[in-house]
Amino acid sequence: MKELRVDLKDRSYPIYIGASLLQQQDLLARHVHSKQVVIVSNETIAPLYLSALQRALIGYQQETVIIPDGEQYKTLEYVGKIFDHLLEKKFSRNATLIALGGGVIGDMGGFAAACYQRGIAFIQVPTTLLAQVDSSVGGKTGVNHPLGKNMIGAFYQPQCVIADTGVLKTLPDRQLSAGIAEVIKYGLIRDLPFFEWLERNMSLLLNRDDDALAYAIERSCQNKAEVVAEDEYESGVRATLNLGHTFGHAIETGVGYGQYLHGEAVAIGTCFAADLSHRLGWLGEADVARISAIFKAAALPVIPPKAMTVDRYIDLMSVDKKNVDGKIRVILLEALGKASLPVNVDPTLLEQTLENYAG
Ligand SMILES: NC(=O)c1ccc[n+]([C@@H]2O[C@H](COP(=O)([O-])OP(=O)(O)OC[C@H]3O[C@@H](n4cnc5c(N)ncnc54)[C@H](O)[C@@H]3O)[C@@H](O)[C@H]2O)c1
Ligand SMILES: O=C(O)C(=O)C[C@@H](O)[C@H](O)[C@H](O)COP(=O)(O)O
Ligand SMILES: [Zn+2]
Repeated sequence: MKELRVDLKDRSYPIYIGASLLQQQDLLARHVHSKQVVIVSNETIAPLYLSALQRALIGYQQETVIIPDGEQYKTLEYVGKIFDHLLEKKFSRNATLIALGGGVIGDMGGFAAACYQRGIAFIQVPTTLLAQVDSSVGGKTGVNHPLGKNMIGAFYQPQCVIADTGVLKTLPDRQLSAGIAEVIKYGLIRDLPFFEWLERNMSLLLNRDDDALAYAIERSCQNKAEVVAEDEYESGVRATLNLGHTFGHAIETGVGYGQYLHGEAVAIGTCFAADLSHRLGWLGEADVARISAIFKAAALPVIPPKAMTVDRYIDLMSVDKKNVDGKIRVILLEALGKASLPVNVDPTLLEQTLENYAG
């Protein structure tokens, strides 16, 4: 097992990465400081992994809340069902919430933990590649709103992250690729050697080579942990983790949550950002081609949905959380391996990029 650390002084926490961690009672016992434990999961993951987690929690007063499966259920209404259950069972403020699932469950569970009685402890047990390399680390929690992605939420750090790589064996290929989109992001924004490693080893990742997957997960988590430690509340460099997301979130919201997987929307959004970076003279044509090529190699889409018009992009990008005074700001690439901080985009260039891609 590999142990990394998110260094937030007295709120620092470990990221455990390895196989068969779900069954390790001692790991959980280190971080569950209550008799009451509620496990939040969904209808797909619970039949696969809930019993293993429950066996590791023998002796605790255990409750479970099972959410329907899908991005479209990442809503206040379904977080409310977690509150309903906790109150019906009279769970105290010292209870522990365990999020067993992908990013949807992790974001919802973390947000529920942030709000219930003004905050209870929670543990991330990420079960998708995307959640293991990104969403379980860093404390962004929340839900979607019909008018915008992740528009309701809180920064709320977990007690620990338990990334059991064994659970990835049941992850569908499309979901594996979606997680690779966020892995590629780290290479593009701050770790060029990692990007080049990914270019050389993509087939190993897609074939789920254990060593390649473990390395990609560890290096991704290390990248994210460093950024979060430097800028937990996204006043600066943490915004670079949002590369491709201004466009990507607009797509997810615009076509309907769940139509595109988050990682797929991020892949498309990153190609938008690359095009805009080229228009600014920051990226060369060869750089833009390399970015598109690696996403294609990861079996990710690079062509946006035809349904999205330029006006629709602008409308949806105008509520993005990086914006200031209503002005759209996006993360671009100054070079491969070096992201900019949020850039106030020249509306003409933005429209050119959108027209170049939009349906
Ligand atoms: N908080 C953050 O920092 C952060 C970072 C990135 C993404 N996100 C959010 O994460 C969400 C996307 O997360 P995701 O890509 O994990 O999607 P997801 O949570 O929807 O899970 C993907 C699918 O895989 C299934 N699944 C999960 N684990 C499985 C397993 N081990 N075996 C078989 N099936 C499994 C799920 O039931 C679901 O159908 C988005 O809402 C995005 O906004 C948050
Ligand atoms: O942790 C971050 O910061 C990120 O931006 C990680 C992203 O991959 C993730 O999708 C995040 O939820 C997007 O942040 P948001 O603030 O735009 O919702
Ligand atoms: Zn993301």
